[in-house]
Amino acid sequence: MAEKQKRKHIPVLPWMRSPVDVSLIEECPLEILPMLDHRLKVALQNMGISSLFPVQLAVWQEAIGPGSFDRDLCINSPTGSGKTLAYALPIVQMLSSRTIKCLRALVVLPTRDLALQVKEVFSAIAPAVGLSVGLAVGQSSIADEISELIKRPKLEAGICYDPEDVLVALQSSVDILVATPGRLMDHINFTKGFTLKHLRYLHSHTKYKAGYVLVVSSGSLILKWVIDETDRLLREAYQSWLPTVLQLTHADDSSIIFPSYISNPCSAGSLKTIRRFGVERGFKGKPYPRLAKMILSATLTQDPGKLAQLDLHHPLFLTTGKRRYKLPEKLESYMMICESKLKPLYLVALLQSLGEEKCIVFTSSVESTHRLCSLLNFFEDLELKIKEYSGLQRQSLRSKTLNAFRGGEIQVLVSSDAMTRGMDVEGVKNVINYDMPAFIKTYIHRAGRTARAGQSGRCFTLLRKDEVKRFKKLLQKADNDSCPVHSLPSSSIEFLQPTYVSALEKLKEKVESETSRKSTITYSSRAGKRKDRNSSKAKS
Ligand SMILES: Nc1ncnc2c1ncn2[C@@H]1O[C@H](COP(=O)(O)OP(=O)(O)OP(=O)(O)O)[C@@H](O)[C@H]1O
Repeated sequence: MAEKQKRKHIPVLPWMRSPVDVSLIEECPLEILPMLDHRLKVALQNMGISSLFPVQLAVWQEAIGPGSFDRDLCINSPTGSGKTLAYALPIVQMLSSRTIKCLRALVVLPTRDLALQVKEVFSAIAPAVGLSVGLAVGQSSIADEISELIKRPKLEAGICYDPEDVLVALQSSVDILVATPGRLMDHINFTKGFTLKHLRYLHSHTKYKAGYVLVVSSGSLILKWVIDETDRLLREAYQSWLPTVLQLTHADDSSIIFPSYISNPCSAGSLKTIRRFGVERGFKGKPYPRLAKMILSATLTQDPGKLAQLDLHHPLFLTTGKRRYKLPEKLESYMMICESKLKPLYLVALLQSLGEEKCIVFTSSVESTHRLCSLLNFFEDLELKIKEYSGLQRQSLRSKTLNAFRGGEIQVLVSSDAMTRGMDVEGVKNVINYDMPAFIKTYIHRAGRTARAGQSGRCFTLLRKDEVKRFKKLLQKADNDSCPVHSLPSSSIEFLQPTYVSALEKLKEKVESETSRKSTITYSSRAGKRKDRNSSKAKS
């Protein structure tokens, strides 16, 4: 049986069977990090960073160091281990030698809040080497976004310009773009002057071979694409943005035509060097310069079919430790066993015992997130600021809630799964699984909102008796399966009973009023449509 389990964990793909083990790598002080641009060192120090985490050093060695991005990188590294800077720093250093401003790095993330988070990391380091970072997430109007991303030539009054010439003169205002898939596709399809095509040309100017980064994620674009949160972005097809972008950045001999403004012959020379390298290293049949890819996740897929979509080039696998799934070093996991109908009481008692520590409570759906959050707010004894964060809400409300949680004005966030992948909020001490996660990947991403960057944290899972066996089996898939029972004094539960009864009453009223409001809205919108149809019939 154990043998069978073991065999099941051996990856199918041969290149995944002999990985670089990141757990054998030590943190590296910035002072001794080879080839680090001094300006970036200062920027990192201003962020409070004095050394690179192991995964960051491992990627640096492959991208900037002796590895020189000869191979695409697939990186499996625990939540909170610093994957964002692991791809952002090498990308920024590589682009720092650029001479012409042009879009050369594209980072795609599944949600706006994640995109804002990643943009902040790039914005903390990129300006130090003269690079600008843009954002395309739908936070502002498309017109405002376009004016941020595209530089228009200054036209003089009274002169008649050929529209074709004006179009050719449009240039990117940003070197690195952080985007969500929907807005990215809008710009690809409709924004004049927005192009991914120039990426490869411009990269031929840099002294590094691998010029393009596509960061997907949760990810970067160039002759390198960094793909973080890969499994999520691959699963959610997102308007087929990935094949579109891959196609637009695919180098092929016939497409390598230098724009007229590149008159320096050495640019072509460096491109040739890149191609020769490829041939020398035996990567025949691959177009050069190639799109180098970085793929990062805490639960990297090993599915050959999914990885095939990325068309990886001679990939190198970097992982942490021997097991496929690794939880953060300082995470403590606990089970809380209770009857189904008493779950809310256990949750309230637990929250009370945790005081004002920042907590995220996960539920299994957007509906139960809404109900649970309302119920908690009806417990008058619970003197905590509690808000919901879910896909049911408008984006602007979600971002407002997240900022308040970051700022400490909210102590408890009740959340559904989808919204929290990759989210980095300082000071989250506890994660509570109100509903048992169905998969180990879900447990890892939920629990990973705490115990980040080497800090300690706790994850509590509320379980019915009949769920315990299944939960223990699920945890065995991760390296740290120790999960003691956390108990609360029964008096603290009994004490809450009367408040619970009145909170349930209030919840019932709220649900009823929300349901009737919804049906009124649906009815009036249907009635409105019927009226429109009738009046247009009457007119005709
Ligand atoms: N070298 C470093 N020194 C100190 N703090 C760091 C360093 N690198 C990253 N951090 C901090 O660690 C935290 C986690 O980083 P990040 O969000 O990149 O993790 P992650 O591995 O992408 O996590 P997840 O898988 O959950 O997305 C962030 O708050 C970041 O500022």
